Amino acid sequence: MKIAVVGTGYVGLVTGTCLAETGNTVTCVDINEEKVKKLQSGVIPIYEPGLDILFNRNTAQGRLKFTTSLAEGIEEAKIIFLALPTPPDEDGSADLKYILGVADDLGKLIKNYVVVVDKSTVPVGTAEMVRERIAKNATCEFDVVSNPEFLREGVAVEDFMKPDRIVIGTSSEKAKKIMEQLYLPFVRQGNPIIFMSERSAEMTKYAANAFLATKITFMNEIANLCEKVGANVDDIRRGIGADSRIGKRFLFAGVGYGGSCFPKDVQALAKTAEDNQYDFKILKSVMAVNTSQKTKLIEPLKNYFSGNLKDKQIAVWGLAFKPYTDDIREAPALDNIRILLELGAKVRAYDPEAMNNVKQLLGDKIEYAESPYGALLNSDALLIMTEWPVFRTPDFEVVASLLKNKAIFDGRNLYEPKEMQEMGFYYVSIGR
Ligand SMILES: NC(=O)c1ccc[n+]([C@@H]2O[C@H](COP(=O)([O-])OP(=O)(O)OC[C@H]3O[C@@H](n4cnc5c(N)ncnc54)[C@H](O)[C@@H]3O)[C@@H](O)[C@H]2O)c1
Ligand SMILES: O=c1ccn([C@@H]2O[C@H](COP(=O)(O)OP(=O)(O)O[C@H]3O[C@H](CO)[C@@H](O)[C@H](O)[C@H]3O)[C@@H](O)[C@H]2O)c(=O)[nH]1
Repeated sequence: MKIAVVGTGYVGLVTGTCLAETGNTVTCVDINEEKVKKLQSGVIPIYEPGLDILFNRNTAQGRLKFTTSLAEGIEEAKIIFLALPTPPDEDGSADLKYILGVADDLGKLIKNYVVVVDKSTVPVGTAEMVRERIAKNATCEFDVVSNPEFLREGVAVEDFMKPDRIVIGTSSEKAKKIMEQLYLPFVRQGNPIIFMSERSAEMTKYAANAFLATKITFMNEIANLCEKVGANVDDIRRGIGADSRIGKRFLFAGVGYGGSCFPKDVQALAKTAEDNQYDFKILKSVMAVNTSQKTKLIEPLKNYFSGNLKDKQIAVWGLAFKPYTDDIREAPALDNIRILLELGAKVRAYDPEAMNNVKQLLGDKIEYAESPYGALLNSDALLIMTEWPVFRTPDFEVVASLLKNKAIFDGRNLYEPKEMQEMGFYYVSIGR
């Protein structure tokens, strides 16, 4: 099938590549000329494990192409995916200007029946708005379908190729058949398609992200209480995770959730509730708890240095919002670094993939090390923000010899408190 993907960011690139892998001919469109040039010359602009193999295979076989021209990209396409940004507007709602702008253009360009698919995370009612905007200019039939994406960065290829489920919102039988055919290779591997209305599909995406953000936040609150009552959140996680009704995943306490999705989507769902005169109390608490959780270790760090961090050098391990990505959007590390700098401290950081992105943002406001141990040189204490595997089993003798103080503030619970104590470290983690 001939497919167009408009927006070649994280989701567009993974969607386009994976759909080419299942035998479709895909053209990805992006207005960012530099990005398209890179992609055309075989350079993938994001770090995503495993994507390169599929990308190289499908570009070499001519099934995956890139262009800046919307008209060229959608030519003869049977399906047009919209994988465009939906960043928070000033009031927290999802900004639909990219999606609706492209919908206006599509109306003028489509010549034959086509299915337009919202892959972006969009508020309830967006499919109807997209339909109206296309219809204003269109001279042929078309359908608009909601097909939210559930992939996680770092395991995006696996999530796309082996999804827990594919959600398709449509009221059109014709579009339903086309989408079913597109996803047949996935269905044959046992991945279910769940059909529903456009509105329900849009809501499903927000409900999934808000639920997971709530699950994490609940564990962060349990962790905070554990600290007060002398319990260990790791034990609680194992204890409740063994109950299949609760499940083992997304129960890790830490320095809050970040990334390009949970923060903005929880906020957008709260705004939808507000716009519909519904007081969504849990979401408000989730946002408030997460904000304070992100910089929770600053207080104990300050206390360790008797309330004064001026001229102290803090080593920071991990800048990405989670491991296996170079994405720093809403990363807890950035909030902590901002406060440390405000308090007069110096920061020396290391991250396996995200340092270039941080350099673009912070420049020489902080120092960048070439290795985890390099970050410890002349540092007064270590702050851990991301659970990259390289941080999990360091040589603690080397750590102790490089740090000026044997003090570690661990936002990801990487080490055993008892062992750290036995080795003579001052060790603060979350909920233990
Ligand atoms: N990143 C994720 O893990 C993830 C997962 C599931 C869903 N989503 C949702 O998918 C959507 C896209 O997210 P993303 O992370 O891929 O965004 P992104 O910001 O990485 O990429 C968006 C791309 O769209 C391009 N673009 C902007 N306007 C354009 C236009 N008029 N024509 C063509 N291209 C245009 C940009 O240049 C950019 O390359 C969002 O709604 C997001 O919430 C993201
Ligand atoms: O037990 C956990 C699990 C995750 N996190 C944090 O939660 C955030 C989000 O993690 P994750 O969900 O793995 O990353 P994303 O790539 O942002 O993926 C989420 O957001 C995407 C965009 O909507 C969805 O498609 C995915 O299904 C959804 O998991 C990160 O800061 C993690 O550190 C925790 O603190 N504890």
